[in-house]
Amino acid sequence: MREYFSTSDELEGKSTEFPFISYKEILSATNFFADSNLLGRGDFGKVYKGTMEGGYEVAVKRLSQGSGQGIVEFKNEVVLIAKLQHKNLVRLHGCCIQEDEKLLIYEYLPNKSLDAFLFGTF
Ligand SMILES: Nc1ncnc2c1ncn2[C@@H]1O[C@H](COP(=O)(O)OP(=O)(O)OP(=O)(O)O)[C@@H](O)[C@H]1O
Repeated sequence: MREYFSTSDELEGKSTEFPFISYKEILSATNFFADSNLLGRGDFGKVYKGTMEGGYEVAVKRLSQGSGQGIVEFKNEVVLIAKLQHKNLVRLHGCCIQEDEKLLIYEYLPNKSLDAFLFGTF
């Protein structure tokens, strides 16, 4: 059975739930964080492309282990992202915490730059 990470917004009285996705599912989706699946790197750490069971594609953000960010900070970040969910923003599918590993699982966006959308070069 799936567990959910629940957040609530006291101002708007809304609550949002994100599934905890198992580490095993992430390993299988990203082919054990294969270099060939690396999409890029941001402040948070490396981002990998993954294919979940059922075939949907995701972008997995893997928090750098040396970042010093702890579990409390990570959870706060998930709560903040939950509050920012909007139809025009990339969707967060869930998160995963396994010992030192902290992962955020987003919907995969095909690799087109914002310029391409803004200036119609796609
Ligand atoms: N949802 C996604 N779908 C496809 N590729 C993604 C997705 N999210 C991130 N990426 C890829 O991973 C790279 C790093 O993303 P990330 O959001 O971590 O850093 P960033 O865009 O540089 O911003 P920052 O680190 O300042 O938050 C991006 O440049 C992009 O190539």
